[in-house]
Amino acid sequence: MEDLPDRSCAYCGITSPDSLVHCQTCDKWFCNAKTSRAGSHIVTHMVFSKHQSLCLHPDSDFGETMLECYNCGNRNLFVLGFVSAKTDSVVVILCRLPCAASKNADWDTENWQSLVENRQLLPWMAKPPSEEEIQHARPITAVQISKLETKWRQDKDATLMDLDQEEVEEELEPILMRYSDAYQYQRAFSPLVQYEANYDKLLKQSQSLQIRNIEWSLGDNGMRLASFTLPSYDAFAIKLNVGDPIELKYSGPELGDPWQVSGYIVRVPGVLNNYFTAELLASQSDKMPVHISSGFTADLVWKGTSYDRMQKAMKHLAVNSKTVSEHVYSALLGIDHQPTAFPVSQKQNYSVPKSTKLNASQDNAIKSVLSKPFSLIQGPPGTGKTVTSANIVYQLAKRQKKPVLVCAPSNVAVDHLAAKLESLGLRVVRLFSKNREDVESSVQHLSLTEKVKSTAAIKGFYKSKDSNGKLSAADEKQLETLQFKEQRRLIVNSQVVCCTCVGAGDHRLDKLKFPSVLIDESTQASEPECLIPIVKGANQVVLVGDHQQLGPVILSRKAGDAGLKQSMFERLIHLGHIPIRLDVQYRMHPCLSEFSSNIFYDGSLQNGVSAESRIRANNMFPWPIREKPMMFWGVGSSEELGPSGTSYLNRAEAINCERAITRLFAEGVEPSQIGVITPYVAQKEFIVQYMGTHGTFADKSKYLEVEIASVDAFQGREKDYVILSCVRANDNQSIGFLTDPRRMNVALTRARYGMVILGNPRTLSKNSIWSRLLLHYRECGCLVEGDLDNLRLSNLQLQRSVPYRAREQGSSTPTSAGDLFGSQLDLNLHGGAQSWPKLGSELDTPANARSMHDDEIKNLAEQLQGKIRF
Ligand SMILES: Nc1ncnc2c1ncn2[C@@H]1O[C@H](COP(=O)(O)OP(=O)(O)OP(=O)(O)O)[C@@H](O)[C@H]1O
Repeated sequence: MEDLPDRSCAYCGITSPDSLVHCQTCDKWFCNAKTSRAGSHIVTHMVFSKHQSLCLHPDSDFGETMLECYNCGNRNLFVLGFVSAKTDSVVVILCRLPCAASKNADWDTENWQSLVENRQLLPWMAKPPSEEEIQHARPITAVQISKLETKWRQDKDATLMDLDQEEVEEELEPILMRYSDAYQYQRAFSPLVQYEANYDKLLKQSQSLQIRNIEWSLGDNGMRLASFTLPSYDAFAIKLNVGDPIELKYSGPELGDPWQVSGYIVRVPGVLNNYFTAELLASQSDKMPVHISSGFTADLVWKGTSYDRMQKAMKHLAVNSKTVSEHVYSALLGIDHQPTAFPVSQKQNYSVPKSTKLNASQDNAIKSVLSKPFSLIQGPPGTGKTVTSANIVYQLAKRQKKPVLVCAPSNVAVDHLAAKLESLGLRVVRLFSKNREDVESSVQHLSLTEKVKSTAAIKGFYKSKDSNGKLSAADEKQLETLQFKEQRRLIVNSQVVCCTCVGAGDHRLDKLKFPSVLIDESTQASEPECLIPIVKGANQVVLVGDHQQLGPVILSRKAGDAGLKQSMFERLIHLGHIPIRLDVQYRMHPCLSEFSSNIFYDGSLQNGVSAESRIRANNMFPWPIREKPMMFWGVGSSEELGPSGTSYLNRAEAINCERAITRLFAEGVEPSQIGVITPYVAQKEFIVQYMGTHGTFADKSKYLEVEIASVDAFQGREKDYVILSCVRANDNQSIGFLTDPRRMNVALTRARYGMVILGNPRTLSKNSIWSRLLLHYRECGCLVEGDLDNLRLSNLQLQRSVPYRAREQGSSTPTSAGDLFGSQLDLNLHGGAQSWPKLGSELDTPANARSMHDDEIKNLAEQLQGKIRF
């Protein structure tokens, strides 16, 4: 079965020269057969392996030809397209940016067309094999392909035969809503956590990322730092966070032997730079290839700590139900129990002196929380969740001797809350994980490690370490004991301990009890993650969040669908818990909050800011209605695949984005006040490149300072002006990530002063909630099209679709990593064909794919033969 000629598709064995192309990176051949909706074999391979350059078969119509940009030589298949000559009947291959984006006297660059269409190479480049050829080809499933690609990373000669055919697909039981005891709870969640851990491991270990432009330096602590960009890193397919371990490798010609070193990420790309920085586990004296700056790869290293801690928390609750109070236990599991009430004073206002004066809903929330063992607070965007949480913690801390445990799933949220708590005058300790200790943080001074270092008992040891280089073995031991003692003392004497949910499982908190726990942004944590701080002795739990905004990020669709994507907050709401809702928003111009309020919050969201206070004095931006700083700027463009082959971009939207930003700059708006939200990483990159090359504002550096990020990255944040580039524009009405109403809710509620939505109304209107949005903008007189200086109302026919009902749909839409930045391969290696690599959250159907008949292809190939300039 494996006895195939060298030049045959490494997946299916097809040998026809017209259909085969050669991957220049791995020296394998692939055909252009599209047997699944994920893409043709060659495109699937390029996407999976992140390989980029291709050569046509020597016996094909065009002969052995490297696909590259005629102008600059760029060989990334996903940025290549062709344009025709203006006068002659020849075509040329050019890259999308910069070569095809500049006007050219000879070439019709305005009609550039990508070489990949519908995730298949254009048929005149490599012919799709005939039905008959496909039938006779070696059968290979999507799961086998994904396993084979993973195997090739370790063994480039692996074949289908090497895959374990016996492996049985694991079934996952969906979670329950109620549990009779914590054992049953553990039995439901534990396999899901395990599955997610395995999936994450496989995903990380299958990634070897090409590094570009490595820069070497030394950190303040004498450790080697390497800063680099990862051009093939699909930024949001796999999360690479601060603290994550990596292996840096080099096996190029400039060193005799392959070289590698371990390290961990200490900085990730920010608004102004594209660099990752890794601290390497090598000191100044170690020999490093600092004279080499290219040819390195970074392997991601999987870390199972967070999963281990979730498992441990579930086990802890199962074997020791008394670790939490009876009320908390019953509330968690959905067991009926007598409600209990803690005594609270009837005082009217809980505002802390000299801090924000609380509104009635915030004040009621605090009163209610203090009297109950288990509370949920739902805070729609900008309603003061953080302010309210801080005030709750303040009241709890004043009432009890033991510190309050304050957690959130993300470090950013924990830092934010820790700073707020400190500003209220509380004694706060911030517990960072070991890998984050060296990472810059706004609350570094609250760090447990920093505080311990500055205690009188410890200081001397560090001084001596600094002057002598190291401590004696006996001193090291003594320091360790003293550090432990000081840590305990500081924690016990604090009023608040702040850490991430996973951080609450840190050994430094072992054996300590925290009767009160508040979890901010709890709707972004998975249920087992939330459990970690709760099992540390809780008798009073407060979950703060909003289940109408984005939920936890679960990598495996299968584990997510079995229930892991549902937060504890959401399950408890399904069980009948009524959340206390904060109902006054202080962020948006009232016209910007209206749609979200009506669709997601039963129209209950009130405005704590007036329209006047959200209109800038010299408001000259061409809003269709002057008093309403919002518009849906319809663009009848189409989407394209981005450079990684896994993400989309939309050139026309990028152009309009630049125009809107330039206009805001001209009005004196600063870059830091503007945010561009786009679900696709390819669009982000394209906008950055486009503004850099084509931006018309005199000071081009300003464009670089505008933050462009995914919806997910903007959750919990705000900007004065937001431009949302929807990107998806196709005839199939696939809108990918945009189908998630919660993601839409987040995207629409970030702007304070003005919002511009760039999208294709025709594509978007086929989705019920987007259709509602379009109708809303039309009813407000803000659905427009045309030039920014000459906008006109769009008269596109919009369908009145089935009304969207937030409570029915909002919580059930998938929120997997596959939706993040909408660009990802959902590499569900155990998931069967439906979860095969896909773009966004929807797949194009074959019925919609444009197909060409064989003779048409032949004609076209013949016509083009000899007329293409490679
Ligand atoms: N009672 C209040 N009076 C006046 N301003 C308030 C009040 N409560 C909150 N704010 C202001 O509203 C803004 C949003 O508050 P906060 O960041 O706590 O909201 P949030 O609910 O956490 O937002 P998000 O949904 O984005 O997470 C802040 O500028 C805050 O100072």
